[in-house]
Amino acid sequence: MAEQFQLRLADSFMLAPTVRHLSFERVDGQPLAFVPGQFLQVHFSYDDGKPTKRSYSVGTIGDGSSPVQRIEIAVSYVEGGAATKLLGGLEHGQAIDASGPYGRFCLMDGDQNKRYILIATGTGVTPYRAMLPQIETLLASRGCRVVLLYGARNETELLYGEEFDAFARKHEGFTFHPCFSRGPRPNPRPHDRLGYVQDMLAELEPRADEDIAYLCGNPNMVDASFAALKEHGLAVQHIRREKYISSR
Ligand SMILES: Cc1cc2nc3c(=O)[nH]c(=O)nc-3n(C[C@H](O)[C@H](O)[C@H](O)COP(=O)(O)OP(=O)(O)OC[C@H]3O[C@@H](n4cnc5c(N)ncnc54)[C@H](O)[C@@H]3O)c2cc1C
Repeated sequence: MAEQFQLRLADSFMLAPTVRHLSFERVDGQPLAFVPGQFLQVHFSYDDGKPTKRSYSVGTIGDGSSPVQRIEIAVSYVEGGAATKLLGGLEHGQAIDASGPYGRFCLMDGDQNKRYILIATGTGVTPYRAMLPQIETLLASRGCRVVLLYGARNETELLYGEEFDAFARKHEGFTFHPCFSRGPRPNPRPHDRLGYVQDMLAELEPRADEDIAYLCGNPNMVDASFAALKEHGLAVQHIRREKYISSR
C-alpha cells in the first residue's frame, strides 16, 4: 500500500549528459516496501503554489554495503520541466515529499514463460535494473531466458550499461542488446545492435507460446513495440507496458 514520506538526497551524479541519478534515504528511517518495477511519486508545488506530482521508477534499493536503505531514481532532463528543475537542482541533504510505491509493472510469480523480452529506452531501463536480483533467481530456478533490448542514441546515453554487461557476463541465460539509433559506438561489442528497439524484435523471433514482453519508457517506443509484438502473435496479456507520460 502506498505511503507518504520524505526523502533526503544522500548522493547524486550525472549518469549521462542529461540524466541525473539520485539516491535518497527516507527521513523517518522506515524501509520502503517495494516490488521491483514499481515507481514512486514526488510531490511539490509550482511557483504559483498549485500542488503537483511526478512519477519516477525506483531503480534499486541499497547496494548491501550500507545499513541504511537507499531509494534510487534516474531523472531525465525535460526542457522547461517543473520536476526537472526541482530534482536537477536538489542539493545533498535537502528533502522532498514523496509517496509510493505504485504500479504493477513487475515480474509475476505465476508467469511460466520460457523467455522474458525486456524492452526500454532512456530512463525506462530503471525498473529492469531493480529487477536484476529477481531475474537472477528466475534464471537459476526455472532455466528460462531473459533478453534486454535497450535503446539509446549513443554509448554516452546508455544508462547503467556496465551493470547490465556485468550481469550478462555472469548469467548465460541473460542477453543484453544495446541498440544505438545514431550509429555504432567507437568499440562495438558483439551484442550491440543498430537502429530502434522495435525494429530489432523480428531478430528475436517472438513466439506466442513462449514469450512475455515488458515495455518501458518513451510512449512512442512502447506503442511501436506493442504493435510489432502483436504482429508476431503475442497476446495482449503477455505484453506489459509502462509509459513515461507526463502526469500533469
Ligand atoms: C509510471 C511513470 C514512471 C516514470 N518514471 C520516470 C523515470 O524513472 N525517470 C524519468 O526521467 N521520468 C519518468 N517518468 C516521467 C516523469 O514522471 C515526468 O513526466 C518527467 O520527469 C517530466 O516532468 P517535468 O515536471 O520535468 O516536466 P513537465 O513540467 O511535466 O513538462 C514540461 C514540458 O515538457 C513536455 N514533456 C514532459 N515530459 C516529456 C518527455 N519525457 N519528453 C519530452 N517532453 C516532455 C511537456 O509536455 C511540457 O511541455 C515517469 C512517468 C510515469 C507515468
